[in-house]
Formats: sequence, structure tokens, C-alpha cells
Amino acid sequence: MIEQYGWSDALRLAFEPHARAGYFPGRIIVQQREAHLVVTDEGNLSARLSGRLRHEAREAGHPTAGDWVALSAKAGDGKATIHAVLPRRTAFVRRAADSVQTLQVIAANIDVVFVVTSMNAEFNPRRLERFLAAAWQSGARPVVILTKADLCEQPESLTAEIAILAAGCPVLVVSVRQDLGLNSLMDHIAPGETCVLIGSSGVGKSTLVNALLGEDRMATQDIRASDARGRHTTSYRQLVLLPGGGLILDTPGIREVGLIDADEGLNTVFDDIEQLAQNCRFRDCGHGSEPGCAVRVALDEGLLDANRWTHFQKLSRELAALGVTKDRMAQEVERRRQAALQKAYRFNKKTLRDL
Ligand SMILES: Nc1nc2c(ncn2[C@@H]2O[C@H](COP(=O)(O)OP(=O)(O)OP(=O)(O)O)[C@@H](O)[C@H]2O)c(=O)[nH]1
Ligand SMILES: [Zn+2]
Repeated sequence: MIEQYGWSDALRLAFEPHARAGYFPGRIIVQQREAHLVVTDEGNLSARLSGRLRHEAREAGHPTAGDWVALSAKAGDGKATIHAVLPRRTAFVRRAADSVQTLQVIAANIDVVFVVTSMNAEFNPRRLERFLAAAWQSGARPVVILTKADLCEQPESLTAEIAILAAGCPVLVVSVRQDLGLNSLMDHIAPGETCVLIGSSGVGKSTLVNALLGEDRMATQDIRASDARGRHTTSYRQLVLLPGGGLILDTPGIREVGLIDADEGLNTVFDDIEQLAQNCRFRDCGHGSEPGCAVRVALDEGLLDANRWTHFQKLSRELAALGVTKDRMAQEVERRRQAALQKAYRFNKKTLRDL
């Protein structure tokens, strides 16, 4: 059962101390305020945090959808207690809605982030950059999906434009209406791997999930004809098994990626600018009036788009204001979480590293 949900030898190894303590493993498929829905070899259980974990969670963060956890349960009542969270391989992090400083991990242990944008509405390159940066920063592989190809007059030129922006990740063109491109999408998720979809409201994420599942499990919405944008629909927020053996997590929290949280992700998306800046005469060039500034020259000669440059500076400033270091923020959050966990469980450092 849990093999289907991605249970692996590495996880088994990390789980050993918990197995010795008499606990069994499970994966959170729905995160809820009080009790989480957890898939286990004994079926789905409704699990609450132990008192001790609840206490630690204040420092180390709460377990989230996609997390592997150590459980105990009394026979037969469908309820369980979560005693520990295994180290995460990847984490999708966003800033909490109510605070600039608080980070929220909204999905753990994901392998692929599908960045979804539609081909019918006006294409917004800046927004795609932000989504891509968030995707890179999670530690998972980003893949761009362009939806509603049936509504686009010249899909080729738009695809080419986007491929340049999304340098380094695959760009897939799909149309659920025409049943186009869905198989190549499935090729990007291996059995046991977990993917998430991010993208603005109305781009067709739920429709895609339904198509992948082969049934209408997600509530979709009818698009507002006037502005080609969508309204929010409530979704089935859970980690679900796809027929091909992969897993998909469709949660509203992931869709609403706010500000980008990592300069690592930013650098990947703005790789060309980073390259340019390396040609400046001074290593700490501020790209203002310094002599020998390669960025200024590129701007003057029209080799670097002025809007793109402005956007890059704006995002850089936002990140600097947050004190973001070169480390991926997701990794930093995870490091702190593990440090807190180690204090509690004296986890073997090597076991953590091996994951
Ligand atoms: N023409 C066309 N319309 C599509 C396609 N895929 C989705 N749509 C339509 O786009 C609208 C929005 O689709 P949803 O799947 O609800 O969008 P969403 O991204 O899940 O939206 P939120 O739940 O608000 O985040 C619906 O009316 C769909 O029928 C497609 O391939 N072609
Ligand atoms: Zn410079």
C-alpha cells in the first residue's frame, strides 16, 4: 500500500529508530487543522499530533501534505497519533499570508512542480518567472505546461517565447479539450513520484487533474468570457494516485504562490543577467554609474530588455529585505526543522544526510 505512495529503501532506513520505538509509517495525504488524513498499510487513518510533537512543531513547523510520519494507533477506530516527521527531500515553501517573515511549508517530498499557464489569456512573462522561481526553489524539477492550446491561434510562436524564458526546463503544450499532450505529461512523473500543479486561477489545473485521473474528481469552473479569467473553485485537496502510478497533490495553498522566496530560484530564472553581471569590471558592481558595467552596456545596446532588468532588480530588493541568503530557503527551513528534531530525538546525522 504505502509503496504506491512512494515509500522507499531510503525512507525505511530513516524510519528504523521509529520502528524500534514501535511506530509504523504513513504519509499525510490531506493536511487539516486538527487531524490529518494519513495513508498507511492499515488503510487511511485520521491522525493527530502527539503532545510532544505539537510542542516541537512550534519551533520546527507543522507536518504537511506529503510528509512521511511515525504513527501509533489503537486497533480498529481509524484514529492514530503522529509522533515524528521524517526528514524531507524537498519542500514547497511560501510566505504565510499574514506575515512577511513566517514561512509555510505547504507540500513536502515532491518530485515535479508543474507550472501551469494557459495559452488563451494574455501571457504574462513576469508571472511565469515568479512561478518558476518558486518551483526551482522547492528542490523539485519544474516542468512548464501550456494549457488550452485549442484556443491559441499561433501556439508555436508563444511556445518558443516561453521556452526561452523557461530555459532549462521542459515546456509541454496540452489541450484537454482536444486530448492533446496528456501522455507526454505523464512521462514526466514516474511511479511513486509526487507532483504538484501551480498556476493562476482559471488556467485549467483542476481540468488537467481530472483528465489525468480519468474522472471528474475535482470541481472545475466555467471561465468568465468577459476577461478570460476564472473564479476560484474549491478543490479536492489531497494527494491522489494517478492511473500511471504517480501521485498528484492539488491544494489551493500551492496554487496561490505569492512573492518569490528564494534568490537561488531567482538566479536560475535570470541566469542570463547573472552571466552578464559577471563581465562587469568590479565584482561588487552596483550596475549604476560604475565604469566597465556590462549590464549598462547591454541595456544601452538593447541586448538586455529594460523591463526584465527592472523586474530582476525589484525581486532582488524584495529578497534582500528579507535577508535571504544564497541558500535555498526551503533547505534552510528544513535545516532548522531537522535541528529541532535532532534535539528531541538525537537523530543520527549520517542517516539524515543519506536521504
Ligand atoms: N478550451 C479549453 N478550455 C479548457 C481547457 N482546460 C480547461 N478549460 C476550461 O478552463 C476553465 C477553468 O478550468 P479549471 O480547471 O477550473 O481551472 P483551475 O486552474 O483549476 O482554476 P482554480 O481552481 O480557480 O485554480 C474551465 O471552464 C475549463 O473547462 C482546454 O484544454 N481547452
Ligand atoms: Zn555592472
